[in-house]
Amino acid sequence: MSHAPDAAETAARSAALGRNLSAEEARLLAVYLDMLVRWNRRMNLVGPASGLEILETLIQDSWFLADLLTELAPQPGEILDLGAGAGLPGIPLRVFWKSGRYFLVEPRRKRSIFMEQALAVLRLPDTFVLPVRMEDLPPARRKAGLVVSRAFRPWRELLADVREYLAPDGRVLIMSNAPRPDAGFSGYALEKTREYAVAGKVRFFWLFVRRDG
Ligand SMILES: C[S@@+](CC[C@H](N)C(=O)[O-])C[C@H]1O[C@@H](n2cnc3c(N)ncnc32)[C@H](O)[C@@H]1O
Repeated sequence: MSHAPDAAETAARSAALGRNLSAEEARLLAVYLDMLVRWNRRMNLVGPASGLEILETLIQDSWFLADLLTELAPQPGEILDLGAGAGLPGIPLRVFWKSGRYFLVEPRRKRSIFMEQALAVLRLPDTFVLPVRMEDLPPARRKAGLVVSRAFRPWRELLADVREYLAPDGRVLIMSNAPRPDAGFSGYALEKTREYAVAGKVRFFWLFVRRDG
């Protein structure tokens, strides 16, 4: 059933999942879930149809990611979220982590329009949609302090493809089901890994930092 929870239900369900939301976080997530569920009936944005299912399977990644990114020093200036689709992980991430200038990169017009509408309502700080393929990003957007993505490209391919979009010490965040990367990430150092659990399944973040020479 394609029901979307209101703010109170979003807060209660999140608390049951182990996350105590502020009233503003609950309000923003509920608005996003409501838009996602309504637009998802007419176009293919995300797999799960109900708001609670989306919260449990997709949004949780973003709050765990926010905790990791909050710890980074220095904080990245510009962030590219490649192949953002309906705004995952970026839109819920920005509810929790507001640092830097965040660019949601998505060439499919219906998806970028959805994100623009969502941002117009949510008013998240310094968060923008770029409705282009990453290969068409202008030079000014190719100095990211951090690249994030979800379900976009296999990680090795991603690391190779995004190198030219990074500032000299830029980082790349990978979301994985494996604890650690094995070899095969030349041009980067592994800065940290982090384990977390969603819906009973263990998942991992890998954070790479670009290294020259
Ligand atoms: C599998 S979806 C993942 C969407 C979202 N990150 C999520 O987790 O729900 C991959 C997205 O990448 C976008 N995409 C494909 N090629 C791209 C490119 N060259 N540059 C940027 N985005 C691209 C697609 O349009 C699609 O929305």
